[in-house]
Amino acid sequence: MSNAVLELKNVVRRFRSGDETLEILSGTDFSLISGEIVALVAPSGTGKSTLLHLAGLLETPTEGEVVIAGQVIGRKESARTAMRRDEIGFVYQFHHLLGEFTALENVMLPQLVAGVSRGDAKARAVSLLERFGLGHRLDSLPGRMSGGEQQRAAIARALANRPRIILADEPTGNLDSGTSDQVFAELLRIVREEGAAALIATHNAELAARMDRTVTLRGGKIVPYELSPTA
Ligand SMILES: Nc1ncnc2c1ncn2[C@@H]1O[C@H](COP(=O)(O)OP(=O)(O)OP(=O)(O)O)[C@@H](O)[C@H]1O
Repeated sequence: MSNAVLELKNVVRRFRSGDETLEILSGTDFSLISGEIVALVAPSGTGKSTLLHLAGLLETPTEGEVVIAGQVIGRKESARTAMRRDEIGFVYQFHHLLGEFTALENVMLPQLVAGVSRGDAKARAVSLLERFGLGHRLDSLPGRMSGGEQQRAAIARALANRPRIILADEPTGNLDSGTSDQVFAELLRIVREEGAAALIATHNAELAARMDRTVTLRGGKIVPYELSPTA
């Protein structure tokens, strides 16, 4: 039996652009195994965000299947939303926090929506925010926080429901390198502690080297990343 938490099977994604059709993913396969952390390193424009959006059920493939925790994901929006809420934590390049809620509330909200009690949601949110160095920011609105603080709160929010799968699109791309290193180390520690799996797009080769394996996109397919002498 496979212990893959996320599988892409022969996934194709095309976009129409004027009269042209762009094929960004060309029948690719991929498996993310429970407990592993995979870096996705590929040049700009090759389809990293497209891939993460498909894996995160934010978009549907043109052809092929996305399988999460052994379940083939169809097109029904209610099922997709429930799966996204319960199993997936998505960290965007830009944070998307809700501006009218405090950092604490932003991290509590997904838990409340999933039916967690207020007390438990608060305890988890405080603990996550503290781990990301935001213990003094619990009651701050995102607009009063620095870009780095907002991004750290967004990472805490993505982890709030103990998702089995973390998908991150350049999660520390807009942080300075010292902060990025720390935040990244904490993110990896939590993912490992909770036995989750993660697929993390990054341009940073040093960060990628800390993960279990690295893949890239070539010709619309996910392939192992190998340093080539001509690269
Ligand atoms: N909704 C869309 N409609 C048309 N084309 C799109 C759409 N989304 C993405 N594309 C195209 O697909 C290609 C891949 O885009 P994508 O954002 O997945 O790349 P990326 O590898 O994440 O790039 P970057 O590292 O710069 O974020 C680009 O050429 C982009 O223009």
